[in-house]
Amino acid sequence: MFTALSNKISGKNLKIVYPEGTVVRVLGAAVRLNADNLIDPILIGNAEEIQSVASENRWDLTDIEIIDPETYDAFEEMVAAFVERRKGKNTEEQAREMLKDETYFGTMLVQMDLADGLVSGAVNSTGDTVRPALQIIKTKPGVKLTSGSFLMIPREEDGQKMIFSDCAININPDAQSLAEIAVESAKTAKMFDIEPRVAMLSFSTHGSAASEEVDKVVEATRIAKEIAPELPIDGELQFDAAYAPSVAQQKAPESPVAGQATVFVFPEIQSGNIGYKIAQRLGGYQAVGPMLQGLNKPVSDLSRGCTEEDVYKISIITANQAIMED
Ligand SMILES: CC(C)(COP(=O)(O)OP(=O)(O)OC[C@H]1O[C@@H](n2cnc3c(N)ncnc32)[C@H](O)[C@@H]1OP(=O)(O)O)[C@@H](O)C(=O)NCCC(=O)NCCS
Ligand SMILES: CC(=O)OP(=O)(O)O
Repeated sequence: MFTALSNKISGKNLKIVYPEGTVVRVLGAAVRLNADNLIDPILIGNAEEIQSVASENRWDLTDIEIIDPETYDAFEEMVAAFVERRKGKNTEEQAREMLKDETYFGTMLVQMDLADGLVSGAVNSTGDTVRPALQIIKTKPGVKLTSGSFLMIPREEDGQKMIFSDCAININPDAQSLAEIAVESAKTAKMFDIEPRVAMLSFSTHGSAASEEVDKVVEATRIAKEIAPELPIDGELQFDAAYAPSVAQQKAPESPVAGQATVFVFPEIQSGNIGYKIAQRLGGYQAVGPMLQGLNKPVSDLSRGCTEEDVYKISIITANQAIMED
């Protein structure tokens, strides 16, 4: 999978911004991606500090661009573009202050087409990583909200890869938002050649329990079917009914999705975030993400628990998003 994605971006000199230029895991991944001719990294931060981390690790940064917001020649142009984009929500003075922050600065490089995408979140929280993208890059036409999905890769080479959503952004989405998350997650699955079969998760399967929480998932399933009638989608389903064919046979025998789901949509962020971390830490799945869905330009978050390999992989995905047609 990653060989195919790497081939698509190889030699294309796509520029990915790393606002966390001094973080060893990030710098290591950027150096490898550059050496592998996959990405032209732009590291944000103080050049001496970045260089010092590189030297400690014996990494050569000769071919890698470093930009320090404090000494950036076109800073005032960026301030003007930011104020224009924020349409009265931030003053020039506020913009000057905000753009000293590496994430705001890096996000503006993407917005101004000076870079193709951004990867951050190895030390910054998700809120601080995604807020600039939500404010500046914003959602694509026809998409109301951004959500965060994970590509879940099993240990076995030929095991089924899956998408888990929303594990990162929307704290308690209503039925309409949940339906949109489901439809966007199905699009994300296709990027990895995963045939989307979408399970709308709950603690109930097809009416086995009654509550407001279940009603929300049932309504979201109805709306998602309306938005994307061609998409195999079913809910409400418990995780075992969605995942295990034997349980599906018992709990939802007529379902086109149960027992063979590939896209798992959690009812709210608590279950989504906890769920992906359990699969990662207990189940041994590699969790790549969160990839932000529905944005005008690609920005990817990371978990603060990420490895260098996670940064490497999400960077390849982010660069692919930059050249993907809608
Ligand atoms: C994403 C998050 C940070 C946004 O919260 P916030 O900064 O308080 O957001 P605000 O409501 O002030 O909105 C800021 C901007 O983002 C936009 N926005 C907020 N949520 C959005 C969403 N889901 N999709 C698209 N845009 C969104 C708002 O419209 C607003 O735009 P504007 O400034 O142009 O008007 C917040 O929802 C959050 O903390 N989510 C959970 C993150 C997390 O901790 N995840 C767990 C670890 S992965
Ligand atoms: C995605 C996620 O959970 O991020 P973090 O672990 O940094 O909170």
